[in-house]
Amino acid sequence: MRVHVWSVPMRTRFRGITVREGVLLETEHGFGEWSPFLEYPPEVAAPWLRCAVEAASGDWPAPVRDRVPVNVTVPAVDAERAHAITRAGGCATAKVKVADPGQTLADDLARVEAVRDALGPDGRLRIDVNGLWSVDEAVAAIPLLDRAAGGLEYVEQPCADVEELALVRRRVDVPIAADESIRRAEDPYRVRDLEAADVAVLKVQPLGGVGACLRIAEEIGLPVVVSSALESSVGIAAGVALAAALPELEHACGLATVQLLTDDLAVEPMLPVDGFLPVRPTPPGVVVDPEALLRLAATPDRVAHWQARLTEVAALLPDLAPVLGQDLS
Ligand SMILES: O=C(O)CCC(=O)c1ccccc1C(=O)O
Ligand SMILES: [Mg+2]
Repeated sequence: MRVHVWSVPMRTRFRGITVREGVLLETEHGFGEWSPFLEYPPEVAAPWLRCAVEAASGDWPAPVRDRVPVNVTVPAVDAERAHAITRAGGCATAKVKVADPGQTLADDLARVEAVRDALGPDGRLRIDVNGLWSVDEAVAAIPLLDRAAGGLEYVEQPCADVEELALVRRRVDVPIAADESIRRAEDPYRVRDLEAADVAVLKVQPLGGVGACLRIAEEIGLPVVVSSALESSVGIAAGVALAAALPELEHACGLATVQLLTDDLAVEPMLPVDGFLPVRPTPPGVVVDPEALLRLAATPDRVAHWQARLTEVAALLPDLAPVLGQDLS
């Protein structure tokens, strides 16, 4: 097992992040990305490590499709930039961030209108609130945004709690997707039991990997959207592997986020072509560029930080010791 620590500046601040950092694990079978957000404690970062080890071990289910439809992700930028990002994305589906602190509903309405204009009438438009509304705010804002959008495909995580999602879902006509409400292994079943969502957003790192997500998808009984956690192409490939293995895929996935980074680790970055990401055969899957590993190598203090973090989190997952080994440097 080899460990490479990397650091890539973001093009646009996203989720308050300006630099994305992480680790590539390398085995004789391939690479896996471990990039839990910096503030996550060890218990939260542990399933992310399972996902990386699964990828580096080449343990992915067989694909049933050779390409995956994706949405362009539109950050909470002004209407003019949102229009340009949507056009440049070349996707039939757009996901627009709304409810950004410091902006108004009028800003969101203008952005959503501009994105519809750029998509054309046949495109699908979804919004992501990242849990920032109260139930009453959601119930008031969703019909207005639905009208400005010329119809919304769904609203992702309008409120923070799963109970609130269930309440909003009963008071609006637009479908609801659960994202942050599905982060730990037990969460999907709560969403299902409360009938809190129409769509489940699954992210492979927080949920412990492709195999774990495939089982959740089977059991939850909802259409699934596979989404990224702002990974490099190596991590995105794990999301694509899940999306490629799902028996049904009704909605575009949120995996077109490599363009939010200024650089990438792969020889051929996982960028959409005509709104689709290709499913790369495994092995070799995504080919890591040795020059990129050098170019994006983290500074010694960040390498030390990630090595210490990896050692701490690996200690929580003793069953992975045969793969991770003793020397995590
Ligand atoms: O779904 C997408 O289009 C991109 C992924 C994305 O939005 C995201 C990426 C990192 C952290 C949170 C989120 C989110 O969906 O809120
Ligand atoms: Mg989301």
